[in-house]
Amino acid sequence: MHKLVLIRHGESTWNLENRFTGWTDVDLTPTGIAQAVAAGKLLKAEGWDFDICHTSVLKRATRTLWHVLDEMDRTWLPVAHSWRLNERHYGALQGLNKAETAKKFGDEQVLIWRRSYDTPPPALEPNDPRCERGDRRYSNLKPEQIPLTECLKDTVARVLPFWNDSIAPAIRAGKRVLVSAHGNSIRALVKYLDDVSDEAIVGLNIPNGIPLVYELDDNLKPIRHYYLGDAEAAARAAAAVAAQGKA
Ligand SMILES: O=C(O)[C@@H](CO)OP(=O)(O)O
Repeated sequence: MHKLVLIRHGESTWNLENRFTGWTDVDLTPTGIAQAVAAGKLLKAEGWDFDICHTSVLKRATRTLWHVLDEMDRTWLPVAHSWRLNERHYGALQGLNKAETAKKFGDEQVLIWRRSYDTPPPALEPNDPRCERGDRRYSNLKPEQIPLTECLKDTVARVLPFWNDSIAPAIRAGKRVLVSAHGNSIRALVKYLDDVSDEAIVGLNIPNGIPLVYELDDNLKPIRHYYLGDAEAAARAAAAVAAQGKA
């Protein structure tokens, strides 16, 4: 049996301000740092160890990983960054307050933009100052690979090659893998791993800073998954994420 650990970054400044974030590169809040530190302590106390770590090119996930590794005395582990683990691109909603957007467009519309499988939020214009196409960290990509918006289906399509080319081969080779990523890039992985239906994925929310363990068989099919620590606290934190998009 293989074990894979996924962790969503700790609370970010825009989580605290309840703004749509996507590819905007905001940092952790003090609470977010404390969540990452607590996750590292928990992993260490429970005897977890890793051989390789994967994260996005965004600092909230990277810094979460650093705090976890620091607590585990594993800052020397190899860390690979990929844009494919970035948060789902939130298009023209990036920067807007979620509750105010729900007041303006209704809870139902915001739920569709936040959680539907195949309806993307309105797209950014390529000349919008928020567009990431001029950002040096993406200079190895073709401009059209840098999204102007994404629905979860689009995110699954760009996360899966990374799963197939990097994460799955490492797990098959017996490596213990830790992935520090984002609410919707983790939802994309969970949708694929657990074969969650397009309808059921709408109800799935990932809490900040709580390690999510996947036990996988030899074919990398999930046997079971669970949050480390207090399961009820994890469920409450997931419900709080769901409520962020309400007026
Ligand atoms: O704003 C975002 O990028 C994500 C994660 O913080 O939010 P949501 O939970 O609304 O998809």
